[in-house]
Parts: sequence; C-alpha cells; structure tokens
Amino acid sequence: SHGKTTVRKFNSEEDVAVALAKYTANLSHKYIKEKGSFSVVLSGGTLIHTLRKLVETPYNTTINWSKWEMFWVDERVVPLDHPLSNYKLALDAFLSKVPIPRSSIFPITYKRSPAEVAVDYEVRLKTLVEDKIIPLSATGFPKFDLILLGIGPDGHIASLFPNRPQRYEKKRWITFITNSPKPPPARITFTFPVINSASDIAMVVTDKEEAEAVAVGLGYAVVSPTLPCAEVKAKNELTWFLDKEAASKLH
Ligand SMILES: O=C(O)[C@H](O)[C@@H](O)[C@H](O)[C@H](O)COP(=O)(O)O
Repeated sequence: SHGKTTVRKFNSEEDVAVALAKYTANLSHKYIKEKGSFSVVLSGGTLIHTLRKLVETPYNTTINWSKWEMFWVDERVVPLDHPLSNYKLALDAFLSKVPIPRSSIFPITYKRSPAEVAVDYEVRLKTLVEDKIIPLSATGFPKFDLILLGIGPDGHIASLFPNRPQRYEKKRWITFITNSPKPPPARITFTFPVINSASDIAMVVTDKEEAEAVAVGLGYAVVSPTLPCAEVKAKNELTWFLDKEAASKLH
C-alpha cells in the first residue's frame, strides 16, 4: 500500500528552496508532535544546497532540532572528511549550522571494503530498531519519517541506477555498488524496500538535465524497464518539487 503523489512546480530553484524548507519544517512539527522525534534521510548532490533555507530564519529557531535524527540514503565509500563524502557535504552546509545532537546523527562510516560498510550500516540500523529509535514498517523494514531524494539524468535515485542490479534488491536494507555509473564508483545505498517504507518522500529536481527522467517518473513518457525514479513510493505522501526546467517535459 502506498500514499498519494503530489506534484509541485515552481518558477525557480529559489522558489523550490523556499517551499522545501516550509514543507520540511511542517513535517518536523508534525512528527515531533506525533512520535517525539523526526527521522530525516538525506541524499547528496544539489539537494543539500536546495535545503539551504532550513538553516536561516525562521526555521533555524522554530524547528526543534534536538528531536531530529539524521541518516543518509546513500554515501560514497570515502572517509567522512573527504570532499566527495555526502556526510561532509551535509556537515559543512547544514549540520554545522543547526543544533542536532551528535548522538542523533548516523553517518555511514568509512571502511576500505564497501561490502563491510554495507553490512555494518545494516547492523547499525537493526540496533536502532531494537532500541526503538527507528520503527519497523508492516513489512519489516525500517520506517523513516522523511527521505529527501534527488534524481540523476539517467533516472537514478540514491545509488540505485537503471542498469545495475541493486535496484532489484528486495531483502537487504543496505547494499553497495563498486561500478557506479556516477563517480565515485564505490557507494553504499538504501534499497527500495527501505526507501518505499518511508512515511513521506520529497523528490527534489531543479535542473533541465533531469527533465526526461522526471517525465518518465511521472508517467508522461515510458521506457522499459522503467527508471528507478518511477518506482519511488511513500506510505503517506510522495511530493515532487520541480522548477520550470525540471518540469519542462511534463506535457
Ligand atoms: O550520492 C549522490 O550522488 C546522490 O545521493 C545522488 O543520488 C543524487 O541525489 C543524484 O545523483 C542527483 O544529484 P544532483 O541533484 O546533484 O543532480
């Protein structure tokens, strides 16, 4: 079972950023009121820049950051202080500017072996489920409150690529890739069963390069097999945040 899909089109990336901050703040208030915490799962890429309004007024003071729990939907297999790390990207632009407790931030820690990193992170998540930090969905996968996704020009989301097998993983929570079409080659990623167990998902696209992938994602064009971005579902609501360029093929 999955929730509704909402498509929100904006004139500019700036307008997307304003709307995305308001949407995220609203969900933060909602989940903290409902369950006392707000689990947020970040992508890398331009998404972190598009989240920039969250660290400005009024959100930097109106959001109850102490109740946030931060995760990553994918990570590059590089040290956490490496310029290509999604953790470093989020730390520099976001985490260093808001008072989320360090004990509530769950980086995908680096090891030389991608397979080991994936196993370790899955164990880490299972421990958080046992400790009742993360709830389980009805189908037995960890249930995050909000996942923020970008889309690549090839229609990938997280590190689940169209022409790679990881997109079809149905049992493991976390898997890895060593031949990613998008550099760097070694990455760790949530699998679709985990992504699609999320309550709310934001698909944030502000670039003309992804216009075709967005058209496939929203059913305006068909390719076979379909693209990973077309297979994202949320339990409560999947909201697409698009600027004019990203939405330019929706006709
Ligand atoms: O680790 C990563 O590279 C990201 O998580 C990746 O999935 C990203 O979200 C898309 O590639 C879109 O990236 P852009 O928004 O920068 O185009």
